[in-house]
Amino acid sequence: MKQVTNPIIKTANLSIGYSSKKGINTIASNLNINLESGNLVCLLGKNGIGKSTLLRTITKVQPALEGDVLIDNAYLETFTNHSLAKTLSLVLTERLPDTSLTVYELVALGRQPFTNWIGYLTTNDLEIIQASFEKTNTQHLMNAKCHELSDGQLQKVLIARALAQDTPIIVLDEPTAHLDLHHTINTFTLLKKLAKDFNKTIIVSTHEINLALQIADALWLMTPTKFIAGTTAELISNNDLNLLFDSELISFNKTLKQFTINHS
Ligand SMILES: Nc1ncnc2c1ncn2[C@@H]1O[C@H](COP(=O)(O)OP(=O)(O)OP(=O)(O)O)[C@@H](O)[C@H]1O
Repeated sequence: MKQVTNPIIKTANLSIGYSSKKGINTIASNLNINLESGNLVCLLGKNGIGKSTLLRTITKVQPALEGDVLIDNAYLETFTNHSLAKTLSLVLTERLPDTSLTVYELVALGRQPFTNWIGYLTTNDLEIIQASFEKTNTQHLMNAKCHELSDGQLQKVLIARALAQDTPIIVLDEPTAHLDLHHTINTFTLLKKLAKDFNKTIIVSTHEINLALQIADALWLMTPTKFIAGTTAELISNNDLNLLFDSELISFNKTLKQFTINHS
């Protein structure tokens, strides 16, 4: 991976995991990440390897066990909730609690870090909200109630809310988990466009490996033994992708640049 001189996200000797009365459960340690802004990063790894734990740690949803996270050269712990909300937005896949909010109201909530205490929306706020609907192609859903949306529609609307929040960094945890192939590709294409055209730094965890290999500017691979960051070409040439699964069922095919089933 080429040298990153001014990373927007940096981790130094970061350990992630859980600490409870029973003890400390370290999920991954010694993570030294340097991420350049304007990149679409896909975070890959098998079920339970620690992708969500990493995303939650670098977004201050849960504390690090050890080490540091820096965003734009500032230590994560120095961010208030308010300043963090202006810096990064988080898109999670969980269904929303039952709410009678309309889609418009939900997306408008993305402006909360910028509005005054009564939530007054300025003309600028309204324009950003409108643009967020347009970029995600969700204008037709504006007046629907959130609980009426399909999983795929909700996912797009949550991305619209993140856009309304207008942060330089957007972090998404498995945003296409419930989407069909068309909507999955549509979502990744949108994320790629946001990174490229608007210089957003986008980190997305996904099990859509073959798609990630084609579209990501950088890949973060979580394997049982190590964390590897690089471009698709670098990871292919270093034979890193076969570390993802210790399975006899599938392997990475260098010619096709895809994982394929091993036929016996
Ligand atoms: N709140 C928690 N307390 C303790 N351990 C947890 C907690 N949440 C997750 N874990 C454990 O941390 C490990 C990593 O989980 P995590 O959800 O980060 O994996 P993941 O890579 O996102 O998995 P998946 O692809 O299945 O979503 C798992 O062993 C899981 O059991």
